[in-house]
Amino acid sequence: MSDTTTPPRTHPLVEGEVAPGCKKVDAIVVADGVVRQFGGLTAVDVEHVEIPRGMITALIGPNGAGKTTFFNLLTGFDRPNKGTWSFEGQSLAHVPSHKVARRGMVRTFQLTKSLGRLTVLQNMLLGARDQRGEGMFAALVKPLWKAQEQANTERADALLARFKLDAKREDYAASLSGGQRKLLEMARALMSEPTLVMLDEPMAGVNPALTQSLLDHVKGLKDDGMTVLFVEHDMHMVRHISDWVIVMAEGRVVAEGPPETIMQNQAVVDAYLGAHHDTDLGTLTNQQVAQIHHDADADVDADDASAPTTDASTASTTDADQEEGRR
Ligand SMILES: Nc1ncnc2c1ncn2[C@@H]1O[C@H](COP(=O)(O)OP(=O)(O)OP(=O)(O)O)[C@@H](O)[C@H]1O
Repeated sequence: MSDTTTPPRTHPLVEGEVAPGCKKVDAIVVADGVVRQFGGLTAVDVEHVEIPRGMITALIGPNGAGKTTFFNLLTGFDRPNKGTWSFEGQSLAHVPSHKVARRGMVRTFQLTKSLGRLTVLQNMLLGARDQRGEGMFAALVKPLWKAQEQANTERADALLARFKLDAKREDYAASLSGGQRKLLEMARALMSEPTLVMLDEPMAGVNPALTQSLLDHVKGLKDDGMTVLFVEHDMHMVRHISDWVIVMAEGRVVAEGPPETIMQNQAVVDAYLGAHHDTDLGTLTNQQVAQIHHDADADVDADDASAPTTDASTASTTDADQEEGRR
């Protein structure tokens, strides 16, 4: 039986055939055999994955698929049971998070309570790298850290202007709306002049009125030559700004490809979206995505793939965001 919906098997970003774990023409991150277990649970079991340089890659999958854990491992915030990975051709296994950031790989963090008690500018300065005043000797030599403090403040101010947060410079970060917090997280990550920016759910808690501006800022990172890897449940964002999509389920990479192909993949469409094409990706259960893997292996007829029922899951917006949307 001929299948007219079969996606192309090649892609300019890929060497050879497009398939889970495929080799990229120019990879900035390469991970091999990365396993992380919590007790009896295997949260991450990535055999091989490569992130294309200079592109925007979305890492998607149902709740509990292992996306955040994989982020934590790559950036040195967690240790795997086994596995190796490299960034710009250099191994990053066993490298602590602050050194990972110095090498140019940064990730955003949700604005925690304690960071909320700092001003927007103070948050930005925390993101600067190689702060000379932190060394014991340098701390005693005022001109050394004074010049750097000034350079960092100038960089922070330029970034705050770019992200339209300059008017909030002296405000407590806790007073920002959900959307502004996301912008601050992104701006803070840029303080260390990274090559690869990893965004953890950049759309979570953001008022729909602000999503376009956020998308534009993420695209701006790519325009400036950075590579972006983001975890996201928001289908709109995945569809509209990513060059490449990697699908995880039960800790493994089960599919990857350009967004248009991933969205057309009948098994993925059935499993993720069912009849409701605007359904949040996070509503898929692990079993349903595991089915994608199984179906792809078995090459079953698309008719056999049954559309799943979905759990209700709605993104929340903060009070500040509602307020901002009204302004
Ligand atoms: N510190 C931990 N201790 C025990 N189990 C953990 C820990 N961190 C994560 N897990 C488990 O590992 C699995 C993967 O979790 P993870 O948060 O990485 O998934 P995710 O894909 O990011 O999910 P979500 O989309 O909901 O954020 C889950 O079953 C989770 O409960």
